[in-house]
Amino acid sequence: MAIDRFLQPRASSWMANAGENVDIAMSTRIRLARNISDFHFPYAFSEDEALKVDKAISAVLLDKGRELDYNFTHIDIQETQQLEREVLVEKHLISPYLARGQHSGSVLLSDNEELSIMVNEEDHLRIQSLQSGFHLQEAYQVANRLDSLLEKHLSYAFHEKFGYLTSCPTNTGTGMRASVMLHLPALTMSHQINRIIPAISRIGMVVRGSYGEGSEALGNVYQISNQLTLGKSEHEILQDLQNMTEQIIQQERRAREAIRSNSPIVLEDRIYRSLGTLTHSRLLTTEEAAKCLSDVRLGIDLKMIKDMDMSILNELMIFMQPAFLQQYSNKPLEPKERDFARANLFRERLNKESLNDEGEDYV
Ligand SMILES: Nc1ncnc2c1ncn2[C@@H]1O[C@H](COP(=O)(O)OP(=O)(O)OP(=O)(O)O)[C@@H](O)[C@H]1O
Repeated sequence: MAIDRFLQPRASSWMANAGENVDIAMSTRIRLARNISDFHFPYAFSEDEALKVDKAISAVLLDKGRELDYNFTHIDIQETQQLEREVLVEKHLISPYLARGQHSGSVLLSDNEELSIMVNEEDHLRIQSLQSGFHLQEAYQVANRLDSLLEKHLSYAFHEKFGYLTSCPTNTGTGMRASVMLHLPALTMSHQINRIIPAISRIGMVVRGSYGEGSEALGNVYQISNQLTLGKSEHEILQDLQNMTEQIIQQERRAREAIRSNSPIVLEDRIYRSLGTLTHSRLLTTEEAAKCLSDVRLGIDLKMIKDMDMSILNELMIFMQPAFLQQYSNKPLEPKERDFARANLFRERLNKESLNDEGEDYV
C-alpha cells in the first residue's frame, strides 16, 4: 500500500534536530489554505464535487510536482484504516479533521515528508511545508513555489480586496499560518510563560500545544503562530513572527542560565531522575514520558548529558504516542498496556542494557 512507507518507525527529515536554534526552536511550519473557484467550499460541496477537487489537485501534483523535483505519494484517506490515519496525525502530517474522513479527501506526501498537501480538509487545499529548526523564510519559499505551480494549473478562489477566500474567515487574506515549535522548559519552570502567553496574544499571535488547536503543551513544547491573516502581507507576518520568536528564544536562554546558576544541583537532580525514569520504568504514561523527555532534552542542551543523540528523543516524542504504539504492537492496546509498551520502547531505544523481559505481554 502507498501509505506503508509513511508508517515506518523512522523520523521525517524535518525532525532531524538540525538547523538554526534547534535546541529551542524544534521545527518550523508554513501552512497555506486555498480553494478552487469552480467548486463549493468543503462545508457545502457534494461528494461528486469532492472527488473532482481531489482529482484536479492530485493530477497537478503527481504530474507537475516533478518540475520542482518532488515525488508525491497520493493517499486516499477513505481507503486507509483509522489507526493508520492516527499515525499520520501523530507524525504531524495530517490534521485530526482530515483523519475523520467525512468526505472524499486525500493527502499528498513528498518522499522526505517535508511537504504534506491535504485535499478537502476545511479548505480544498492545505499546503504544509515543514523544516527542522527555525527557518521561516526557507519553509515559506518551499510552500510558495508549490503554491505558484498549483496556481498555474488551477483557478483559486481569490478576491481583489480580501485576498484568498477560505472556509473560515479567520484564514482569509494570505491564507497563511506560520508557526514555530518551541521547547521552553526554563520559561515554564520559572512560570514566566504565564505572562508571556497573554502578551503574545495581545499582538495578534497565538500559542498552542504541540498538536495544534485545542492541544496541550505536552513536555513544555509550545507552538507559536500568527493569528491574523488579513491586512498584512506574507512578508510582514513572517517578519513579526521572526522577531517575536527571537525574543522568546533569548528569554528562554536567560531563564536556563538563571536556573543553572541559582540551583545547579536541584536542576541536575531533576534531569538525572528523569533520565532514570525513561531508562528504567516498566510503566510510562504519555504525560510522564513527555515531562521526562523535556528534562533530558534540557540536560543535553546544557551539556550535562553527553552521550545521547537528540534525534532519538525527537523520534521518541512521536513513537510514544498511542496510535504508533498500537501500530507497532500489531494489535489494539488498552491504556495500561500502552504504558507498558511505552516504557519498553524507551528502555529499548535509550538503554544499552538488554531487556530481560523482552517479548513478555503486559499482565
Ligand atoms: N512548527 C511546527 N512544527 C511541527 N508541526 C507543527 C508546527 N506547527 C504546527 N504543527 C502541526 O500542524 C498541525 C496543525 O496545527 P494547527 O491546528 O495549529 O494548524 P492549522 O492548520 O492552522 O489549523 P487551523 O486552521 O485549525 O488553525 C498540528 O499537528 C501541529 O502539531
